[in-house]
Amino acid sequence: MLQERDLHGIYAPVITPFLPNEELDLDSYRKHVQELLNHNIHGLIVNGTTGESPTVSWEEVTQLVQVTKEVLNESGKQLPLVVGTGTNSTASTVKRTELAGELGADAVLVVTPYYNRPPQAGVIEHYRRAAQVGVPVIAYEIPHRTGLRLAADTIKAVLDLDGVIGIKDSTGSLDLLSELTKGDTKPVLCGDDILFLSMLQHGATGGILASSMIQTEVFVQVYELAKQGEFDQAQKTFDSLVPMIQKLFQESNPAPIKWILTQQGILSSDTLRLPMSPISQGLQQELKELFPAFAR
Ligand SMILES: O=C(O)C1=N[C@H](C(=O)O)C[C@H](O)C1
Repeated sequence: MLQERDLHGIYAPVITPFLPNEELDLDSYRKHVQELLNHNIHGLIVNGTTGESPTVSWEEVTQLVQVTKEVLNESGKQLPLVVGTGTNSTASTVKRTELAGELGADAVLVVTPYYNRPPQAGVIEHYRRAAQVGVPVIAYEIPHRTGLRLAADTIKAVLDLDGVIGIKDSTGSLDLLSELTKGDTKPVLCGDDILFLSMLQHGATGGILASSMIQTEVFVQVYELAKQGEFDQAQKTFDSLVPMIQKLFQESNPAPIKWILTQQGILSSDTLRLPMSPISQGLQQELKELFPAFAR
């Protein structure tokens, strides 16, 4: 199980590859995970936002976790494996967290309940019930997707719960992190790629970054440099990633990443399940200019 003191580094919220008929493509998935391990990623998140959790069934999550574990075993690497189990129903979040524990997840990622806009006290109770399952919980605050912004005091109360080991901060600013780091806080992971280095400078212990699945080794370098306090070099290295990060979020994540991984031959297809759909011709052209190797 993942412990608070080990919650650091770069976690890849892995892609869920689909065949053109929208069935799960486990061969591509295997290659994708192997590639991330080859480039020294620090941890893996299955069934995150980038893994298209809204359109992936629990049976499919189970298959993805099993293949991830096989690839990890084959590689001989022992990386934390985190599974996204949060929904906007406490009962189903608890059930999925139990199932993730049975599958061998080291921790679960539980998003703030979306769409139903519960009161802050209800959100704290939601996290309490999830944490009581006994699998370490990473809270996930992403107001622009959930439609609900948690107050800093609510987040502190969630982080105070036994069994909650940290938080993924996708609030899009440094405000929450600055508030949390005024005192002792459990680990905060950056969930907003463009803020990665700034958040490391302000006390984040790592990131869950969709863009780290392209140029993984450069993200790892930024993290290592920042950890050693070499911020000037970290900034220069991070600056080289900024144009790519901007393009990856120009259209809905993970469509641009799926397109790139397909160009790289890692995925067999850039298929997404509706209502998500592949990137525009315009963005394809821009990405070809950014990555000349893809231009054909
Ligand atoms: O899947 C994730 O976890 C991430 N989701 C964010 C989003 O798509 O909003 C972005 C972040 O890079 C990781």
